[in-house]
Amino acid sequence: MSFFLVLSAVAAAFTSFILWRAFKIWDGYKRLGHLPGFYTLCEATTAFGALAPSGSWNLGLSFTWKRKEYLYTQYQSEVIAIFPLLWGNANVYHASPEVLRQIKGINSAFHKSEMGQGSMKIMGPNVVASEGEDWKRQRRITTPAFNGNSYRSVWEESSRIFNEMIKHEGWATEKDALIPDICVYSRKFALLIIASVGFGLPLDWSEPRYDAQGKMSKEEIITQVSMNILPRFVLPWWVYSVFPTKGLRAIDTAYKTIEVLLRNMIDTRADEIRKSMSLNEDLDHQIRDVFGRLVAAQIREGEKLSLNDQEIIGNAFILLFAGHETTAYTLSATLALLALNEEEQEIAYQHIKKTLPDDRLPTFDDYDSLNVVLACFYEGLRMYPAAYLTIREASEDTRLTVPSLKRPGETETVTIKKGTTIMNDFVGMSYNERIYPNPGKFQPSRWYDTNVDRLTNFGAGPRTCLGMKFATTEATCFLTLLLREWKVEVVLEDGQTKEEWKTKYLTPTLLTTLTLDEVPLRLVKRGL
Ligand code: HEM
Repeated sequence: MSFFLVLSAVAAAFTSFILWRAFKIWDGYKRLGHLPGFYTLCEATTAFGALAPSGSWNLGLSFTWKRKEYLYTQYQSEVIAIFPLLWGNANVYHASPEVLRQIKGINSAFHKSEMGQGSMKIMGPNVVASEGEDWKRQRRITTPAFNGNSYRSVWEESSRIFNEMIKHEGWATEKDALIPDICVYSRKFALLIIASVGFGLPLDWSEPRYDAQGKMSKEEIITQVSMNILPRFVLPWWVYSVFPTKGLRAIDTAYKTIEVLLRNMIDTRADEIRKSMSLNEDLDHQIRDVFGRLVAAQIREGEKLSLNDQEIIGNAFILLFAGHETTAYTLSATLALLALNEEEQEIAYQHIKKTLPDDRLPTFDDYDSLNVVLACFYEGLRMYPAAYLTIREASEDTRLTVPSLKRPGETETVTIKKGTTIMNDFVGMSYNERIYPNPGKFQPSRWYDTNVDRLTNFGAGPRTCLGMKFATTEATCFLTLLLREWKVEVVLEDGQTKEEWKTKYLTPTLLTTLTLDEVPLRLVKRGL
């Protein structure tokens, strides 16, 4: 009897699932059947689709990278639809900067989709994940923290931390240095900058990741937090006690510790700011870090107009995350591409020598003149778009004007129904041959005219990346200091070609951001 009951329950559940999926497929086809595209089993950005191993049955998050040469051209369309049979909704993917600008423009009928934002909110509401009036308030408060003075601090800190790195790693006295994985250094560099300029928390390059008692350093806590956003978001709280593996314990400890750390920082900074206010000191001059400015705004304007504690924590988390991984992986990719393309590296080196004659040290005032170095970073970002996907949802039926691939020079109109999710595929845009002829070629000269309006990898419209100049300042400083002293080379194994090296080390994994796993490089001192 009980067996019969169980069997009936399983049959009922199975039938409901089939009916539910049949409805989803019908609904997807009704909304998007007019677009070219394909069927698959799971939608890539669902938790299941993202975390399950990829293969013929599951696209996996990295599919836009793996299919970048043909995902859109095979359909002769820059807008396609993907219809999942077993899991997830039918969505639109596009590879067109023109479409991106329509979607992200002022008064656009697209808003950030809940689906893309969940993992960004794990520590509290923030400017990246909020919408409408909430977003306007958070953007108004965070924007002034990104100004000329903070970029000057970014440059000065980048220069200081770069020198600390060279000294601590013992490279200053070496003719050449073998670096097993440049990402380890670029991540640490970017993290120390954001900790210092973003939080007024100067961390020491030489501090070990764990102390003698096995306690994590602040750097390790931040690294664990930002590298484990997806598992933290997806795994239920009880997993950490039921399966206390070393990895899961590290994630749990890091998240709990950072929350306490940030709360203590809010209290300490609030006390300092109140004291300064009572002494009538000039706060704007005194507080130079982003975090301090958020706390000061709360005290001056009150929580209603400003941010509450949880929002300060949410924004602090997002700055730590957005402010370091993206820049770090782009820097690693740029260095690897410069190592692979020696002529381009030589052009950048000659440009640095010309801009900084007599081996003068660069300062922030040289930033605009170092446009060739910046162009290398932009091209690295184009080829390895750290923010590889952003997700929007249509609030109403909307018509998009799409450049036609079938009839070059003409446009087509595509209707997107209310409630449809659209994926802004930055890999697709970066490798769009119509925009970037020969897209697989590293060609920094595409950006010499510094017409950054063409560069969509920092987003578009009112929600363009708030940290763009922050990132380009630290990157330009780092690259200038490195390339003027060192030639960067790839480390080839016996018989390995550069192309094989590229395939082995420069094939990224697409998770919360586009990441590189291990990039071995050699630095060879110039002028010896
Ligand atoms: C190479 C480095 C970076 C890349 C490629 C990048 C890319 C992006 C992109 C594409 C967006 C738009 C997201 C969307 O429309 O949904 C964005 C937003 C944002 N980024 Fe960045 N970013 C970088 C560095 C930084 C840094 C260094 C910071 C802070 C220090 C930062 C802070 C932010 C913030 C706060 C937003 C949200 C803006 C808003 O919604 O109003 N980013 N970023």
